[in-house]
Amino acid sequence: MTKEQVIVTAAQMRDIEGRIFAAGMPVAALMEKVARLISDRLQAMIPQGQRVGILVGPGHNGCDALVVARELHFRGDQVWIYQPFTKLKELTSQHFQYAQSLGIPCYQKLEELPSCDFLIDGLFGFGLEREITEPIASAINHFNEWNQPIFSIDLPSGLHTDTGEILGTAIRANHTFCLGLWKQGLLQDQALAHIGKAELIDFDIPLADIHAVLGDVIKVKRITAKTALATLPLPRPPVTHKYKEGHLLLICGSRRYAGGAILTGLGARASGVGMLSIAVPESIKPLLVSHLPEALIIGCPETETGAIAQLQLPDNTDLSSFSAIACGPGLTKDAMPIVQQVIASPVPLILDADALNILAQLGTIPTLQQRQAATVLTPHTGEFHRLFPDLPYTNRVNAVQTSAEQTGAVILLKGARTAISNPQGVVWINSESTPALARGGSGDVLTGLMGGLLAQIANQQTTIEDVVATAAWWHSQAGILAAAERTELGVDAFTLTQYLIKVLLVWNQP
Ligand SMILES: NC(=O)C1=CN([C@@H]2O[C@H](COP(=O)(O)OP(=O)(O)OC[C@H]3O[C@@H](n4cnc5c(N)ncnc54)[C@H](O)[C@@H]3O)[C@@H](O)[C@H]2O)[C@@H](O)CC1
Ligand SMILES: [K+]
Repeated sequence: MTKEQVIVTAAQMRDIEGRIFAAGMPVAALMEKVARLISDRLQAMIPQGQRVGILVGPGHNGCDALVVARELHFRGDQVWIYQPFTKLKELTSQHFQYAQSLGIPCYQKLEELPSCDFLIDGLFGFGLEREITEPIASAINHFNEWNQPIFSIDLPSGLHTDTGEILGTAIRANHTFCLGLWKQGLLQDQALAHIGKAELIDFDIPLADIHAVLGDVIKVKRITAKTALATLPLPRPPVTHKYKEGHLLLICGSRRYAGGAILTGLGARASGVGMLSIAVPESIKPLLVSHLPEALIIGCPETETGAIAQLQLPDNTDLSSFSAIACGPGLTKDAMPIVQQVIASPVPLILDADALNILAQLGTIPTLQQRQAATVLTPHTGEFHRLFPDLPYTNRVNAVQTSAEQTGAVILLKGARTAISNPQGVVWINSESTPALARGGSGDVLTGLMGGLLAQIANQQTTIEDVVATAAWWHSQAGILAAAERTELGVDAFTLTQYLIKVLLVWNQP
């Protein structure tokens, strides 16, 4: 476990901080250390001699900002301070007094503020506990309208540390220096527009204190490149054969949605899976053969509407002969019997797209209780609401945790920051992605990729949730790479499939 992986709530951060202070670290010394680290980063990013406005709140977030103000002042920047509060915490008050003694201009009224080139936001950190009211709310809105880059300390002031909700209003930062450990709110979709680029400032929190507060098993963690790459089936053993490298059955497509089946197949292809079988309605079989010549395409009898009516596997094959099954993209809702059949099978199973809508119709929780093998559900927000209409959703991390606990499945809740939970409530968050992936077909690629990985890893020690997290990371990294080369508009789902292998080349370079 690395600190980059850990995600905490405000209460957990406060407990960790409390242990450090109780062990003898002076509060003021920690403040100096943290603020010096922030100053160093700022000095690397802001040219010397700039006009810098520092927004100071009443607590220790404001205290950080005051130490930064002092450091920038001494290196020759033209610093001013906006501090509109009447009551400050003691240490904050001392630093404010010292800043004034240095002759740094301090203002309480918005109207008096001179212009500046950069703003540093130290109004509130994880101590924000209620909605921001006037006059601070107006001040924040005002700063958001200035067109100066804003650097937020710990988190943009106004965001709820755990849920990422906007408490009245919030600073829209260009850059956020998250202090010590990642705060959960920074990894929630609703906060993203306020965070800008986020970076972790590591101030040497002892691992023992993290474990003392969070336990041995960290319950909410970030997916990192290191953890994702460690789960990939690379390198392959020198002696192997195609069936040893997994046999994936994809069940997807309809006359209406043939493209979804192709994209799912291309995603699976990139996973390197040993054998790929794809069950589709008979009428689209030739199309699939032409796109995926290496796959065994199984043409199935179809309904009048062009959905798969019945799974017709080759002789001597039944569902239990596959290492994993992925079912759903492009199926249409007419394929209900097929979904029921795969749910009854004893094989690791991914359900996506129409299979999720069918599952919702069947009744999510009672239906999944029949499952003997592992199940993965990959809903987007709309599908999640259909699957779990009664679950509160303000906190996506809690929502995905509860859904996994209730169903015994691994749930991947799609979003700008995809969250994955196993049935024990351990959550992985994919912390890097790109809006370029918000496009039809992108989810089909993920399902195929994940299915292919699951099939290869099904017999090994790796847990299903590690596979799911790795697939999510790989998929979004491909999006990031493709967007860097082709812009965020250039990442159609087919193009995305072409970038999956490139991700491995980039990340495996020494
Ligand atoms: N946890 C740690 O290990 C460290 C924390 N530091 C800093 O300390 C911060 C937390 O400090 P605090 O606990 O003092 O909290 P904050 O500085 O986030 O703010 C708390 C203060 O704001 C007031 N307040 C809360 N909500 C308000 C609202 N809606 N309107 C007006 N006032 C409101 C509170 O009464 C309190 O005085 C972190 O975010 C970080 O910046 C770092 O400097 C040092 C290391
Ligand atoms: K802040």
